[in-house]
Amino acid sequence: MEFLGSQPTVDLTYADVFLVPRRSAVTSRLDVQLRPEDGTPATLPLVAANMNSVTGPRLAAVLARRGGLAVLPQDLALADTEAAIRWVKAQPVAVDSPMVLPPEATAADALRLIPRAPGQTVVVADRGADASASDRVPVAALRGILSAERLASVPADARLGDLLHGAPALLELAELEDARLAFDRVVAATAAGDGASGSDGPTAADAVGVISGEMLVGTLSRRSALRRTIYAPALDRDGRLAVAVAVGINGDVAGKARALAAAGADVLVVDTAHGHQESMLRALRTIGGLDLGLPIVAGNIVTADGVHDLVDAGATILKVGVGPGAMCTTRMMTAVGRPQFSAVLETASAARDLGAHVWADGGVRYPRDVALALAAGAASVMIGSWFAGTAESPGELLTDADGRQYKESWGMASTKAVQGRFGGLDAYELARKELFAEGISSSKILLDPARPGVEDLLDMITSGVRSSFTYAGASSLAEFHARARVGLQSAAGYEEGKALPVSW
Ligand SMILES: NC(=O)C1=CN([C@@H]2O[C@H](COP(=O)(O)OP(=O)(O)OC[C@H]3O[C@@H](n4cnc5c(N)ncnc54)[C@H](OP(=O)(O)O)[C@@H]3O)[C@@H](O)[C@H]2O)C=CC1
Ligand SMILES: Nc1nc2c(ncn2[C@@H]2O[C@H](COP(=O)(O)O)[C@@H](O)[C@H]2O)c(=O)[nH]1
Ligand SMILES: [K+]
Repeated sequence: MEFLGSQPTVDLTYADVFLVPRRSAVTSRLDVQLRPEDGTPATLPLVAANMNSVTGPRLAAVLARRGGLAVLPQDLALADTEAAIRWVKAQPVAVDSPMVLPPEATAADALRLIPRAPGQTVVVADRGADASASDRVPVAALRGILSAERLASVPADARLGDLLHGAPALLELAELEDARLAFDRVVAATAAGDGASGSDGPTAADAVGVISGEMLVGTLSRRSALRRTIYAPALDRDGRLAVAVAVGINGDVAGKARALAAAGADVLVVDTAHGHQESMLRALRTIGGLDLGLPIVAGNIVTADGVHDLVDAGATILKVGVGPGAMCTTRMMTAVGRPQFSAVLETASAARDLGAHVWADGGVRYPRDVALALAAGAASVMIGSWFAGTAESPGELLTDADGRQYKESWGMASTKAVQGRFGGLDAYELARKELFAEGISSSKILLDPARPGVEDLLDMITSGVRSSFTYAGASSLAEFHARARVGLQSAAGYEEGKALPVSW
């Protein structure tokens, strides 16, 4: 990356800078390769943050299916984390996980799980003898598939079983191997339902059920079929969806790291607020000594010194960012941190010299911020709050007084998170921990009605970033790092770039 003009002497954040277009030989945005090449199985440079309000197994599976990575938070009990990893690994790669409800459930029950948006569906199936294994559906138990649009058009207390008319469209998993042909098959199979899509078409949804032998494997909507032609999944050695897991720096670090690796974690993220501290270096050396053969991410840091020490202790990827996060009060509480663009620029350059990589963590609100983090040298970009406001994040889908759908989010260093994390301690120890809150405990993150799912956000972010690459004349991340030319702008310059929803 180079600056337009002389190298600035103050630290900068994303809003301070812009990318300058340059002569390009890349003729199509679809020719751009976004793979981070950081030693992880990711094929997209996007990571979901290890926050309880952001990453759970559902979001992790959806993100990995499109090539990103999600980091399960360190606050979960080990048994719950192991169960979450097992669940992700059991999900289908080529088709969507079915969202299964019994015929007695109501439209309101379904709309608490999925947003009212195209491509979102629920599968209606009779409960088996083992009601807990509800996402393992024998074809014989399958009653139908309902779209979110259809569910939103009926009374909230309508029973799903009463809304089904005719059998759902089904395709065999083996017929869908070729992504391009699969798209045509889904369109053909769902076309029969068009025009009757509210009521009695055979599908009443723009998705098909996908079966293998006697079992339902998942569903495939037209939109998912299209995405399969554009994205490549992030997979482990056995061809299952990949997932990362966070580990703290205190307690039995070795035991936890070993257990997570044995459970199938593909990347370990050793995470604490102040990553450049002795306890972190000790934890990294301990994990390094286990020879797990996994990429080890460590942070958070914002300096080249931090890079040297953490790489020396065994990290292969550095998590960079102190204070830019939307839930984060660290800068206002402590004055500590660093404007994120400069933090990424300095650490990425230091990491490159050591053969290591950087994940830019926090403060991303627009696709442009992702492009700028990559231009500064990041291999991947970590997103928290933005992904919290999606159907797939772990929180309950709530509706406010104006009818807008939202989810609650909170910081991992907030009083709420500290109470959850240290709830097992005695009252004195918990009270001492609560003194140091550095995050907000409750925030309302609205779902974008046009992009309510995490894949909708991926579509928007990756299309913006693909376009950034071609403006810079780059067809890969390495070329983008080399060719990006960055200028400084005033607050008025930043403001000029925004669209105007109403006239002036
Ligand atoms: N990126 C960011 O800007 C920040 C991110 N976070 C996130 O919040 C989560 C919780 O992290 P964390 O608060 O570190 O809790 P952890 O449970 O990871 O523990 C942190 C450990 O480091 C010690 N410590 C020493 N100095 C500090 C310091 N200045 N800040 C925090 N701990 C310190 C603590 O001891 P003692 O409690 O006795 O001081 C404790 O032993 C993590 O996911 C982290 O990434 C939190 C803050 C900032
Ligand atoms: N200082 C704090 N930082 C926090 C807290 N919870 C999370 N985080 C950091 O934010 C990023 C995500 O940033 P976002 O802008 O995308 O939301 C996350 O990965 C952490 O590094 C907190 O309570 N305090
Ligand atoms: K902040």
